[in-house]
Amino acid sequence: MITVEEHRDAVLAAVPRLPARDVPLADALGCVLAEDVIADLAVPPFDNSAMDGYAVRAADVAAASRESPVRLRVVADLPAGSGDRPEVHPGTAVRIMTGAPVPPGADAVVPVEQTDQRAGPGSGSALPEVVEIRSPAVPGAHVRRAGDDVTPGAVVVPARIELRPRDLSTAASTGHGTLPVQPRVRLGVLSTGTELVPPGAPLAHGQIPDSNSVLVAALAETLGATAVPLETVDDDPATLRRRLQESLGRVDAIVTTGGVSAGAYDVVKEVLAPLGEVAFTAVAMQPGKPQGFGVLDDDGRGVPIFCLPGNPVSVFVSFVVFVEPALRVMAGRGTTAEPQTLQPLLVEATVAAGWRCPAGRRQYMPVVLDDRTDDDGTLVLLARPASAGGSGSHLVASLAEADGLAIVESDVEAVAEGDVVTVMMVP
Ligand SMILES: Nc1nc2c(c(=O)[nH]1)N[C@H]1C(S)=C(S)[C@@H](COP(=O)(O)OP(=O)(O)OC[C@H]3O[C@@H](n4cnc5c(N)ncnc54)[C@H](O)[C@@H]3O)O[C@H]1N2
Ligand code: MOO
Repeated sequence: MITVEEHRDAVLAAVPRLPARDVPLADALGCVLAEDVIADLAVPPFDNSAMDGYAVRAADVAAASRESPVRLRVVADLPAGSGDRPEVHPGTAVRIMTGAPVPPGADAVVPVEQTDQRAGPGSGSALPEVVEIRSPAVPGAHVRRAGDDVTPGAVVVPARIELRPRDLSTAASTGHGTLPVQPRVRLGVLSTGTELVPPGAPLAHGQIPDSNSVLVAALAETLGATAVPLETVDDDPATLRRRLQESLGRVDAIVTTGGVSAGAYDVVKEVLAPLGEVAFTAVAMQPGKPQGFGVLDDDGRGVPIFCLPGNPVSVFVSFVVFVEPALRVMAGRGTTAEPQTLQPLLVEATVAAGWRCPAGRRQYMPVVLDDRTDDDGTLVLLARPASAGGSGSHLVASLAEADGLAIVESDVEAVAEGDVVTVMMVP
């Protein structure tokens, strides 16, 4: 048997970072940005009005008040989006809407509420011949200047961050329709097993619902990858071989579940072991002992394949321990050169109800975390097994209860109430 670290290191050394490419903004959310975003446009791109009202020459209305309003001739109407440039001469005004370009000659905007005109659509929509200005304006009043926020050439989003909704808005407003990113990893999801039927379908004797496909696809999506369902295959080598060949071109990595241990029908091992690209190993962990990993060749492109054991809790543990960091590397989110970028969140917890541990294998025990406040005010995190059945790798239904996986080293035979354990927080 090899250790978890040995297997994980071998996996991480073999998985490639996907090449960066340009994607539309709508597809870039959550992706790692490959290069700085540089503003092509100023924000705002032109001087424009901050208010619905009248563009004026400030000097014309410097003395305006409710008692002695200034009357200006209205020479044009400027809704937002208008490309017109009507000149505002002394004694005139242009009706203007929020966001419309300030016309030449004007240097201030008077909000409609400070005029004799009615605010709002409907009766207020007809363009008046004359507007009465009832309060003064200083130069620049209610004018948003070009470049107030950003000028062209500025770095507006730095490379390497995971793109958030507001980064995409920044990119759009500075002139970008696409961004160079590490693309989402397309993860092929393939369950094997003649006993499997789709979730919700009626079961004949000996059949079980295929929960692994749902689990792996949802984990992939949760971690920012795109799940590509490759459908469930029976324990038939020819079908599996064909399915893998058909699928290789449309995925960046593959997770299979089942068929990797010592059974007479362990189809994944039967098909992939002889090719030599995928190694099948026993890893000193529970659950998740039998593991297959390799890199398949797709016309010179390496497609990592993770062959996880079929037991559902084994799938979950194997995914978070091996597949998740590999996906992080492939998507540019982490690198082995900066190990902290691949570390899960670990917390310490006090055991509230003990359990037994397998000899010679590191245990990953699904646990529920509760908290207790001691008399002195200290907050204590408490861990107890998520399933009354303990750590069996078939105890899939209680996984929903778990907050984390308690990690117990291979030389520990039992964990007792009051012991302190490290818990890996899980998605
Ligand atoms: N003689 C030995 N038998 C087993 C060994 C061993 O070392 N020697 N290892 C055991 C361990 S540990 C594990 S883990 C499993 C792994 O087995 P496989 O990867 O070959 O998986 P299967 O036999 O196909 O399935 C195991 C189990 O999981 C259920 N399963 C499979 N796929 C799904 C799915 N998509 N959704 C829900 N449940 C699934 C399947 O019905 C089995 O009950 O081997 C042990 N045996
Ligand atoms: O290693 Mo298996 O995953 O114990 O059940």
